Amino acid sequence: MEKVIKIEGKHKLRGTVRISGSKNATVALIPAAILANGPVTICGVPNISDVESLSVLLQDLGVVVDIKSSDRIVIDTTDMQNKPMIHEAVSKLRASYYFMGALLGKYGHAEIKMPGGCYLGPRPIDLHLKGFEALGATVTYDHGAYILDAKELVGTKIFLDISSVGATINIMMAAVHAKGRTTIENAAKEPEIIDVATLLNKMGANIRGVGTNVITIDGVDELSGCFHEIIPDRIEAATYIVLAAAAAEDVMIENIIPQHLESLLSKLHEIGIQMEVGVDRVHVKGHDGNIKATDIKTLPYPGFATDIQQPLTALLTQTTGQSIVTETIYTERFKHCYELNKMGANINVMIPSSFINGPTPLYGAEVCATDLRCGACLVIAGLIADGVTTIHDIYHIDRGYEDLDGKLTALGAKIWRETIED
Ligand SMILES: CC(=O)N[C@H]1[C@@H](OP(=O)(O)OP(=O)(O)OC[C@H]2O[C@@H](n3ccc(=O)[nH]c3=O)[C@H](O)[C@@H]2O)O[C@H](CO)[C@@H](O)[C@@H]1O
Ligand SMILES: C=C(OP(=O)(O)O)C(=O)O
Repeated sequence: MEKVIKIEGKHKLRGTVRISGSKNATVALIPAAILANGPVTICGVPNISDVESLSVLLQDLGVVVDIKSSDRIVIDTTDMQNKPMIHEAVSKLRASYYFMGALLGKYGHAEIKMPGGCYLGPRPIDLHLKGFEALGATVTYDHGAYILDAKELVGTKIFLDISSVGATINIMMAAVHAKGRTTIENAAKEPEIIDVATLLNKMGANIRGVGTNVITIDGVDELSGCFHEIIPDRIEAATYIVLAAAAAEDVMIENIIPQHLESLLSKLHEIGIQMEVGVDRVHVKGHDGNIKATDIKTLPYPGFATDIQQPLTALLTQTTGQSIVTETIYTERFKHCYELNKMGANINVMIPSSFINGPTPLYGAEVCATDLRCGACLVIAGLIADGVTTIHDIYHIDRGYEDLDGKLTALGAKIWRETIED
């Protein structure tokens, strides 16, 4: 038996949608919280399956996760034990790798099997491991698990060959208790990194320079509990903005930080989407039927986010002319294009680019959410397609979109889940 999402397309969307807390921040903030010796309250936690998997992992370590309300949790490490992390939940998400930095930083020892997450082509973690080694840890790989050990972590200068989000956060967490100063050069600048450093600093860490490409961490002895509110999810926001541009007459997207979305908003203006950008909201007013193709190149923040190119591709099937999307982060991240072609799109993929020829009418078809943002792309395509679209492998979508069906239904979409025979 399999659960699928079904969407009947061509219903015009209207209304207001509220964006949840950022998945990519949350999945780092939760492991970061175990570095504290007192209770950490995190507010704005999205109800997504990645958070459920992390809660399972925390409980496996003896950490108490107290759910105070729908979006507020308290993480208490009083009875925590540093056990090997071999639970099957580790491979359900990418971010389980943050327990490497957090456990190494807290105990000088971590044992954890390979993380999972979306397959976007190879996703090595060599830069994380090199960073831990530079701080004085030994890294061994045995029976499918990484074992990290350090008698003492000592601050040092670490240059990242690639400005990796995960490596920047993981090294930051490992270094919070290291002796002396750690400097991360060519650090990633994504807003989620700033959010994690903000939490760690509230806990008592001494991290400066986040948001630039040089981060310094001066080691401290003790971290304590605190309260933290997660930033809004810029990728969920981007998904609803693109979706509104493609399928709406009038939609307000609330609880966003527009500055996190500048590369997308400027592209949408270029395409011909009518929008008004407020302090914490974007009002999308649709388009006059005359939207133009554009070219996109994904880049580290503040460049165009790789996570947004997939949802945007659904809209680009409706623009006039050829759009070229070039991936510089995950050069194989194009599986959504083959699924869109099953719905009537005309896209050629020549890695590292997709060539989208539009406009093409889309029609309902059986498609597969091969990864999280491919799923988001297919939802948008389903909303503008003629007929009913059936999306398989929706567990990917549930990793990162809180109450997708509820939010879309409130906007007037016809979307529902069905259990079908395998
Ligand atoms: C949980 C989370 O936050 N996930 C995001 C995070 O993933 P993640 O943190 O895994 O992505 P990275 O920023 O690390 O990856 C960027 C690039 O660096 C390469 N690389 C990375 C680490 C490493 O040790 N060696 C190496 O070669 C990757 O293969 C990729 O080509 O950033 C990606 C890029 O913005 C997003 O698509 C993901 O949604
Ligand atoms: C690729 C993504 O997530 P993860 O890194 O968790 O697989 C994503 O959020 O688009």
